[in-house]
Amino acid sequence: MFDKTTWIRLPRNVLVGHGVLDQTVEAVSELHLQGRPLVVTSPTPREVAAERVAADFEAAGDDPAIVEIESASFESVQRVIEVAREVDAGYLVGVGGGKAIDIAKMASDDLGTGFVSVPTAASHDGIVSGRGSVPEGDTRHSVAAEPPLAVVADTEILADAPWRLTTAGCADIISNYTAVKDWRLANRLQNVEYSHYSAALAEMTAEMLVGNADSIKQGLEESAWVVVKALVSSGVAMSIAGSSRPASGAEHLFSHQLDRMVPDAALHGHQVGVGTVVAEYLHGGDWRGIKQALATIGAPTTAAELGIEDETVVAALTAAHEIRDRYTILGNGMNEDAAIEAAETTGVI
Ligand SMILES: NC(=O)C1=CN([C@@H]2O[C@H](COP(=O)(O)OP(=O)(O)OC[C@H]3O[C@@H](n4cnc5c(N)ncnc54)[C@H](OP(=O)(O)O)[C@@H]3O)[C@@H](O)[C@H]2O)C=CC1
Ligand SMILES: O=C(CO)COP(=O)(O)O
Ligand SMILES: [Zn+2]
Repeated sequence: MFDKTTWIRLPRNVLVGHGVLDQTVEAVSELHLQGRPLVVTSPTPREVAAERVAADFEAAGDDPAIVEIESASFESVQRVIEVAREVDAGYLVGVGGGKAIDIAKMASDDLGTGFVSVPTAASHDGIVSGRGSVPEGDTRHSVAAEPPLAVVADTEILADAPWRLTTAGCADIISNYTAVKDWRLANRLQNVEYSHYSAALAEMTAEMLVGNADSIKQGLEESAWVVVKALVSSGVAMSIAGSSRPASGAEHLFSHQLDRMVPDAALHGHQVGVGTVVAEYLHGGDWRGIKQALATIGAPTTAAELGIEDETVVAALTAAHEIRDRYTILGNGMNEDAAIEAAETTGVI
């Protein structure tokens, strides 16, 4: 008997463009949500966008509440849950970078309410995905969570955000190349479930970004548009897969290991980009092309540019396979000599 089931959860409304922040209330009203909105934000995004969003809800008679978090932690998730209960929130609106959005995502998952994602930085594909990532103990990788009901990505705001956040988003997309190679390898060697549709979408997204690398430039709103659309596609690929496989392979294991060893040393996407250069080399692929694309965009390609010691990068490469049960080109791990050889050959150290 055929007994396969696929349940793909996707956002219903995705708005990307100049000034769409002003359409947040309209995008939400189409979702027929009940109750008060609770806007979840962090200090800078509050000034940049969240106060405006709250004022628009107020003007529409929706009686919004607002909560500001400082750190990406389970304490923050807990605080948002408590505030949501106190104010009897019907749904959450995450306004900010990955931190505010992930806290809103994880809290709404626990509360059983929906949430809306309003990114102020195009820094990684978590801003649209059904994956939540909040550090807990030694765990750094994402876990399944409900995706946003709607995404409102205002390119005017995203283009104005620090450029390094956008280059991190670009590198997170470019990492789909090696993530998909690892996924295919795991499918062949370990019979890991694989989706051709999801893999094709993730690869195409990376290819389009690399193909447009020359035109992705600081200060150009169109660049923010290209990057955020790619982040949406990457999020959709993960939703189709029902896992982060199409967007996370060995390069992400390396980045998560760096997060364990030197927390907050560099942005997620930047670490992942450097990991992609090494992983592509291990796959025997065009690592020079990937390195060139990252450099063209202005993303780091070396340990020094990440601001991380060479020895730490080598140690992270040798321990990355221990991050989670995910088969990749790292297999049962690299030894130190192999890690040094790969990092030196690719010019990462
Ligand atoms: N769900 C997933 O799949 C993934 C989730 N993550 C998570 O996302 C988080 C990292 O996301 P990231 O976006 O890099 O980090 P943050 O949300 O911390 O944002 C980075 C910095 O940019 C500031 N900022 C945000 N928007 C603007 C803006 N428009 N103008 C000026 N400054 C701005 C923030 O200010 P302020 O400090 O005031 O907030 C912060 O200082 C981590 O918690 C990580 O675990 C990472 C990868 C994947
Ligand atoms: O960052 C992600 C995809 O870009 C999520 O991947 P992880 O599941 O490895 O955290
Ligand atoms: Zn990522």
